Amino acid sequence: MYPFLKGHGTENDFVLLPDPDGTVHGALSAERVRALCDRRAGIGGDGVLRVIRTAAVGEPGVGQDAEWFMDYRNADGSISEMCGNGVRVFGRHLAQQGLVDPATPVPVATRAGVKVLTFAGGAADGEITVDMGIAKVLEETAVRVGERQWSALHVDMGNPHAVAFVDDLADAGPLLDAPGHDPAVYPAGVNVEFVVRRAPGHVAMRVHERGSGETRSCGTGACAVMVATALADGAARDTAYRVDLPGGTLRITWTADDRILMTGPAVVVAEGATDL
Ligand SMILES: N[C@@H](CCC[C@H](N)C(=O)O)C(=O)O
Repeated sequence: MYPFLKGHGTENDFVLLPDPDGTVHGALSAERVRALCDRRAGIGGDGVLRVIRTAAVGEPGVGQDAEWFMDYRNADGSISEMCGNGVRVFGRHLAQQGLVDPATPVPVATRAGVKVLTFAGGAADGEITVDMGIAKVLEETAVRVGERQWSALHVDMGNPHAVAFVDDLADAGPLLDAPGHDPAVYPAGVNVEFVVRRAPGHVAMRVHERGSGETRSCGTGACAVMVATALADGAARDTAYRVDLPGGTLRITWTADDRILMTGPAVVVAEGATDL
């Protein structure tokens, strides 16, 4: 049996696998990730977060600038560079276990570089702000659902996003399949966000995540949406937006020095042991 925890950030939910020294799990196969994330036969989740020290990772490109590494997998077993909701849940777990000090900024290594977490009030249960780094705004492209097509902006938050403004969030339908996209723009697939404006500085979105399907929230997606909206509003940098998702609300700030900060909740709801 292996220890696990279950947590979520704005209802983007994860199975956490503590493996501090890399001795519990060895290589985490795609098959095991799928079994853990299965909502009927497994624990259920949009993804898996393996909690491992950088010193134990042994993966090219993972530096040792942070003590802890978020080894993130999508529910289908594929690897992604980064998960914005996941890194808050990861930080919550570390703080609650006394593995980091929430009174000081907490660096976490990811495949998209080191992200620094700040806990409100320096408390282990405080709301968490993540410095998500610099957004890369790339080309205009298009996404499709059935017969419908929308223009979309390619925003890279360490992982790839296509942000499409729609008239109504219902326009994309039930999103059972991945929206169509240009494989030349996104050779490794894409996370697709559909956005509507609610008020100045306030948007709402749905997301279809690469490797997980439609989810209740996506942190990197919310950042990509904020960047696309701020640019469309001519309000880029030194500005903040509220982003509503089916599973909750995130606050995204684009700082004067070009960094994207994401603030939101993170909760660990259960822990146990599994032989999956
Ligand atoms: N839900 C995440 C993003 C997870 C990775 C994504 N599905 C991908 O493949 O890039 C978030 O909160 O950012």
